Amino acid sequence: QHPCDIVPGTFDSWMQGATSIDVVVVGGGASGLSAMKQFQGGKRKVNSVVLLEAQDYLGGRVKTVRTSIEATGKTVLTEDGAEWVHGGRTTDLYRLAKKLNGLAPDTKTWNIFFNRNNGAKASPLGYNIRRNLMKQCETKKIITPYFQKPDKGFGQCFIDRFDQTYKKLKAPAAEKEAWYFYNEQMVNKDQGTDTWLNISARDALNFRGADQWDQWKNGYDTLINYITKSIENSKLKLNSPVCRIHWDNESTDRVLVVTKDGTSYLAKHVLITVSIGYLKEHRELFTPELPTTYTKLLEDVHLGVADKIQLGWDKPWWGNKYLDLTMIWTEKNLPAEQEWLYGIMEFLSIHQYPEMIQAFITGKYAKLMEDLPEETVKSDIMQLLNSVMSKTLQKKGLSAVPEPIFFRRTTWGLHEWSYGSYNSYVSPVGADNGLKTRQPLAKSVKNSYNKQVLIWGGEALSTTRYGAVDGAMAVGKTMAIKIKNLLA
Ligand SMILES: Cc1cc2nc3c(=O)[nH]c(=O)nc-3n(C[C@H](O)[C@H](O)[C@H](O)COP(=O)(O)OP(=O)(O)OC[C@H]3O[C@@H](n4cnc5c(N)ncnc54)[C@H](O)[C@@H]3O)c2cc1C
Repeated sequence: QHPCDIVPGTFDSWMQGATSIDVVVVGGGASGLSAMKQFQGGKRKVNSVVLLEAQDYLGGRVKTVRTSIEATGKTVLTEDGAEWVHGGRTTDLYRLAKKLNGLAPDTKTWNIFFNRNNGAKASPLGYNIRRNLMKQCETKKIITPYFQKPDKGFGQCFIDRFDQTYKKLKAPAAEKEAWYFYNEQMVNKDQGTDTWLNISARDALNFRGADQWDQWKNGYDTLINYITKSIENSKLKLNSPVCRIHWDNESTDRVLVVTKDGTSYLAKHVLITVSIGYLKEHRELFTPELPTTYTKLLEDVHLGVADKIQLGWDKPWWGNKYLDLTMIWTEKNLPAEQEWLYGIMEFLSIHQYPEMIQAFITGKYAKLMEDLPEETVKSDIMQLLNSVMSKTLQKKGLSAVPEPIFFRRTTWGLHEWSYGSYNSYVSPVGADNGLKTRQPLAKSVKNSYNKQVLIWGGEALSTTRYGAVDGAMAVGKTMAIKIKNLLA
């Protein structure tokens, strides 16, 4: 069941009742909103435009949550989606964040732990393997052989170099397998993938600027609110899922766009910024079906799944600083129903709160977690924390981890307007099929009148910044300029 399954009306009634318009933007995330800002600015403004957003808020995968905590009377700010201003210091996003004085100063001091899952100390030497291998596998000379046809997958580079690098680090042999697994999971965490072998080695090399950790001090929605302010309110329609797009019609060279309640528009161009996950899941959005040249491309790119599990207390029980806990799985003896926990590799304090912590979980483990009731996830994760922090609890004279006063987990894989989280990644097969950059995905679709009617937007189209907010913004801006040129 999906909200778009049933739409009142018929093709004829939608045609008759349609509002003529130059542009419809589908989706009000960072990409769609940046396009709208571009339409509203500059010398050649586009006024005949509307943005249709399925949900009741703008921002999409930028989703700041404010929760009032009864026990403390405080409101805490967490991010369900984007959290860091990645992308380097020369992007529009970074410049804007500076201009708005929106960045949180990075003055955190950390209580650092390296623990085995049973609570014993792990050797920090093994930890260095990740940075070491990342450095190697992101070096052009080293990774290039991995994407000579056939593309062997980004993970293969790590697999080939693990043994030798681990030996050089002189890390304990007893932890070797656990650090290997950690390393694999951390690559999967960055990409949102099930397996590091399904990421094209070439595509991974295209990516730029993930090594930056600035945050928004008052929430990522500072960005969304700022962009939205520059857009006329009446042009932004919330709770308006686009359910049908008739893009090649006999009677008109325009596109018929229909929302869930049967409201319709006849547009010269439609800018589609929904996630790749949504596009793959809902091909029936388009009538006629999209050209096979485009659907074939969709087969070769996937949206990763990454979720967050967040817990909070009134004060940090592990010490008085921010928590930085790296854990490795030296004992893998969980019952089948708890195997999702193997996806947890670290707990870190979040945002401005030392007493609030977060774990990422990705790929197949995230999907297992999403299928479980929230209460089960909470009790499983508490069991894990009790085990991995058992020595610290003893030292602090605590019999168990105190009951959290805040708990939240995301379910981006099941999300009916996203079907995933971040990093729309190209598979090795996709790279071999010709997706060497994201350019083919950005090729607009023409109708029988030879008009470029479907224009693609969203993070997935950025070759160097896919999966990130600044990439989504840049694509939105570029596509709006393209549409302005088409309208001129
Ligand atoms: C857990 C998580 C952590 C992340 N961390 C970071 C980070 O630290 N830094 C970073 O830069 N990026 C991060 N990202 C990625 C970043 O959030 C996204 O790349 C970016 O926000 C995508 O923007 P977008 O506009 O392309 O897509 P979206 O934000 O997905 O916007 C698409 C919009 O389309 C709407 N929509 C879908 N279907 C329809 C329909 N049929 N009709 C109308 N509307 C529809 C959706 O509701 C949505 O609002 C993270 C994402 C997640 C989920």
